[in-house]
Amino acid sequence: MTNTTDTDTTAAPAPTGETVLEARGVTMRFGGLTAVRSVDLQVNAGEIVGLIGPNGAGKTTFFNCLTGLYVPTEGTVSYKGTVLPPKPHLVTKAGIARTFQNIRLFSNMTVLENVLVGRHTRTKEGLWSALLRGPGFKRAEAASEARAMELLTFIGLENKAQHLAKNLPYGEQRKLEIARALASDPGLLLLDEPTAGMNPQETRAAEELIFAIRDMGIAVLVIEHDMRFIFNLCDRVACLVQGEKLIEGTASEVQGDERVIAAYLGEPFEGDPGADEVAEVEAAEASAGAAAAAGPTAEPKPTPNPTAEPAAGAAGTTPDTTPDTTPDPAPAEGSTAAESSTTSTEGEAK
Ligand SMILES: Nc1ncnc2c1ncn2[C@@H]1O[C@H](COP(=O)(O)OP(=O)(O)OP(=O)(O)O)[C@@H](O)[C@H]1O
Repeated sequence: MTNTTDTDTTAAPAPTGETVLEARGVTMRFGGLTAVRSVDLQVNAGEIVGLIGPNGAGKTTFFNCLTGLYVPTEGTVSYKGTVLPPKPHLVTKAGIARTFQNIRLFSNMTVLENVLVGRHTRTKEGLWSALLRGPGFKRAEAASEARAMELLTFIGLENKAQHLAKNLPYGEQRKLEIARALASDPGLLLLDEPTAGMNPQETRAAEELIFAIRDMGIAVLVIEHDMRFIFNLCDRVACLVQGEKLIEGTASEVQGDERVIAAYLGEPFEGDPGADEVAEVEAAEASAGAAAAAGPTAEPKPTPNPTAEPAAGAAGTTPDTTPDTTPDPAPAEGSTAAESSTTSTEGEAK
């Protein structure tokens, strides 16, 4: 981690306690699926708020509603008291910046150029000014570049300003995404799984960086699966389950809540709509287990068929009759370094 705390980043801190983000009754339906159901969430100036929940809980969909990538089916999103139109560029202009779950850098542009892209909502010069390259444009360009270098110093990449983004190690690409988001001078930063794919050292550095961002007056809303990271970092944590906000509270309140533990461990809790089905499956598993314990003949194991036809495309090869007991490697959370260098910079919302 570099000098994240001693650089003046010029963002004007909002008065502490001021409501920066207010989401009210945000609902997002995709056909018959309600991905987010009537979620209220508030983020105040000076806060780091965490959004947790199992896979498919609706966290990213909620972020997409906040940032105008999705038009919520119901509900409103306000920034500092003003309801936002669901248009990404207007949301950014208002003061909300975000990063994505999968890295979306312009991989063939330099580190500095990537940050400059993030400045475009804060520059007034138009197309003609850019084409004519008059003194006004040159002044604005120099100011943007100075600001971008300031941000690169803040995240510790000032010495790599001229490197191609794709050549950065994974952890630095993630930091660069954050610098690009900061380039729009936001009052609220939304981070979608910022530590996905990071090693423990990179995760610690990311934690420090987020504290430093908060200290310079930017509120943060962060989605993360790494519970230790979330509970260390956040002033408040909200947990989504099946699109609904299950609980919101301090780290210790949420950490100890049996419904949150149940949601993560897949255990039913009182009032859980799926509890009956889970109980039935457990009973069926228990009786199958008892039958298996009764003896090896209780339930014949399927034997591989050595005369099985080879699969299409495998003509001439000997059919593999050994059952494959090797588990598939667990999919990495988020993109890997290798993926990230080829990740598209635009496209799907997730
Ligand atoms: N564009 C879409 N069209 C249809 N269904 C969608 C779309 N985007 C998300 N969903 C569905 O909405 C639900 C919530 O997905 P979402 O990605 O928001 O969950 P998540 O909590 O961010 O999950 P993860 O932790 O795995 O990223 C899922 O069932 C998902 O399949």
